[in-house]
Amino acid sequence: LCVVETFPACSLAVVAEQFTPDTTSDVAAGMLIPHTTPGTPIHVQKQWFKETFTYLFAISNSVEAAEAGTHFVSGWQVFKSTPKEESPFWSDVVLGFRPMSEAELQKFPQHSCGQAFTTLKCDCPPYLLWLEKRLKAKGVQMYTRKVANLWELHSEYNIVVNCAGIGAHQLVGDQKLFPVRGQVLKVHAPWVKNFIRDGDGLTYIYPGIHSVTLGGTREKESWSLSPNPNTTKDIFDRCCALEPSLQRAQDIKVKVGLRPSRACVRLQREILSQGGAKLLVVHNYGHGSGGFSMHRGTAKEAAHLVGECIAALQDFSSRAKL
Ligand SMILES: Cc1cc2nc3c(=O)[nH]c(=O)nc-3n(C[C@H](O)[C@H](O)[C@H](O)COP(=O)(O)OP(=O)(O)OC[C@H]3O[C@@H](n4cnc5c(N)ncnc54)[C@H](O)[C@@H]3O)c2cc1C
Ligand SMILES: O=C(O)CCC(=O)C(=O)O
Repeated sequence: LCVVETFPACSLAVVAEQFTPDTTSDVAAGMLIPHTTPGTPIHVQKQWFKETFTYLFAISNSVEAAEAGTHFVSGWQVFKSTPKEESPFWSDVVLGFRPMSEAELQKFPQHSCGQAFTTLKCDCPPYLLWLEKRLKAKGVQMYTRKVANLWELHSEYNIVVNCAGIGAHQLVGDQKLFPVRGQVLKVHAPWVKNFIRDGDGLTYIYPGIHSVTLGGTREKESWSLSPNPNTTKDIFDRCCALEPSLQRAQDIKVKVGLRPSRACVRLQREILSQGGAKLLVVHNYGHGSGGFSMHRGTAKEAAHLVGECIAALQDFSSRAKL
């Protein structure tokens, strides 16, 4: 969407093996709470988050908000012991970040300190459907197809933007990309209005428009997409310890997704060559736990790289004419 908005004269198609509701992004809680990755400078991670926050703020503050599934959500991040950093890098991007008061902490007898703030959240299938609708309105074609090799696309397209998530492990053989399996529960508990995140981010309660997401797990290098019933019980118990009213939650659905994890997002231009032919590629995958938190910022950077590819194509064709 960002590419087509930046270069409206381009003809664009989306080719994907799965669309919503069957992607990793559909499993996500969709909270805007960044994770720090070691391979990208903090000021860049902050810029990506800020751009994403600004973008979703505007949608959440517009008539589109309900259909887009985006909304403001306030709550608490609580800690059993004082965290290393007093304030995370994103504390001045979210709204009203402040230490929790002693009175607020009474809700969490097992925790000694915490932070209160307001952030944004995407309800994932509705947000993805809304993005699809905007793409279609711009004339973008959607094709359901598994791509085994990027060269398959060479005869039809000048530039390929690789947003394959964990699929990039196989598609481009990226050994630095690994899954971090996440199991979550989506439950009906409309009385839960505030988010609660246990400081290490393993246990969380994220209320959305249609359901509350209860998490979770972070299982490095596990490729299994099958829900584990013991894990379901463990997640439920951990969340009930934070929010006892969840004992009465209904309609519990279990979801599993593989976070496409890497030391840094691969946001890079590459020119593939084969027998004299060239294929221009922009990679934009490896968002790990931050696909929603960073998506607009990284998309803007990817669109900028597409602009460089367009300039390179013009350069190749003018040289070919000499
Ligand atoms: C349990 C869980 C909770 C999460 N919660 C949050 C959260 O609250 N906030 C947050 O910011 N992030 C969260 N995340 C992380 C977030 O879900 C990911 O970072 C994000 O979904 C990655 O998006 P993506 O578009 O790169 O990948 P995907 O959503 O997996 O999309 C990749 C697309 O590429 C297609 N594809 C892949 N390979 C091929 C191929 N060979 N040929 C054709 N198509 C292909 C797929 O079919 C799919 O359409 C969570 C993740 C999990 C698992
Ligand atoms: O970590 C969080 O609190 C948000 C959820 C998330 O990003 C995840 O489970 O990967």
